[in-house]
Amino acid sequence: MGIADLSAIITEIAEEMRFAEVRGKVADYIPPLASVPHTKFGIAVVMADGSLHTAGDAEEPFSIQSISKVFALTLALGAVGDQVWKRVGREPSGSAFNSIVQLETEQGIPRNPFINAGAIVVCDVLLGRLEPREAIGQLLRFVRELAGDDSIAIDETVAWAEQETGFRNFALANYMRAFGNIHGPVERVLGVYFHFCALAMSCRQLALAGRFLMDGGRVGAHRVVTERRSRRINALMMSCGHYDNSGDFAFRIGLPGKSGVGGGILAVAPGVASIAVWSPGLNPSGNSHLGQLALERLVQKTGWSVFEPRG
Ligand SMILES: NC(=O)CC[C@H](N)C(=O)O
Repeated sequence: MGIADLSAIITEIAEEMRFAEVRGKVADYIPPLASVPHTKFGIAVVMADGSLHTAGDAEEPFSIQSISKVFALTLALGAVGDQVWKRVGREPSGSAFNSIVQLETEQGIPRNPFINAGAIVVCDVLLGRLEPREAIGQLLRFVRELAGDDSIAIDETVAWAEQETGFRNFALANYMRAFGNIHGPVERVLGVYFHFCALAMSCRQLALAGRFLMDGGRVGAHRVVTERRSRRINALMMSCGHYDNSGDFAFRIGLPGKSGVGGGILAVAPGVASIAVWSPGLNPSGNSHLGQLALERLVQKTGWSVFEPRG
């Protein structure tokens, strides 16, 4: 597919999404998310050859929320390797992102690193070697480096609001601490977790930051993770990236993807493209309604699903 074709495809998708009537429901648990207009829609695609294509509100930073769980996991794997898997599983949860139910029967071991409980354990892993400020700085430096953009920042208003309303996350962390699966003080661990959720990035920045997962762990000549690790992170995104909506995402779109309640989705077509979409209205599982629809249109038009026969 030519570059002109791809630009035409995403422009057409952005146009369709602009006029869509059903847009989902914007997250309203904190004011800085509740105030984001539901009319927003952005898409950015970075191809394996480095070309970048954008349409709609692709330059506007939004709260990436749970998409940060991908970058946090990557750092934790870099810090302690497969030791991570002693404390967090690799199975889809089939439950909501903030569910506590499985933790009791599964002795405080979260199902996967992409639900809240799992990401909180990942933050605790990072704090095994770092102070909270260092861990937050490390994540920020990491995404800036991946995207090649030093303007990426954490929205302190969001971090503070998460802290003020994060009763469930406190419950999850305390519960896991009771099982011995959180080692550090809960306030410190969650301080890091809330700051990770508060990372603000545009579709363009996010698609650029996802390049290493498109390219077998590399960005150009720079190796970020091994090929095996990149493959495994993609596998987890495919099976667990959309909470209890992950099966449907694989069915409809067929790409590794990770969503956040800010309405963003990072999706990866390995070897082909890194894609970010953003539309703040969510479906009942907390995933961007139009973001998923846009990705569905994109894979239909490009044949990028990983289940498409190759060659
Ligand atoms: N699904 C999400 O994006 C969840 C992030 C949200 N800040 C929370 O911890 O509840």
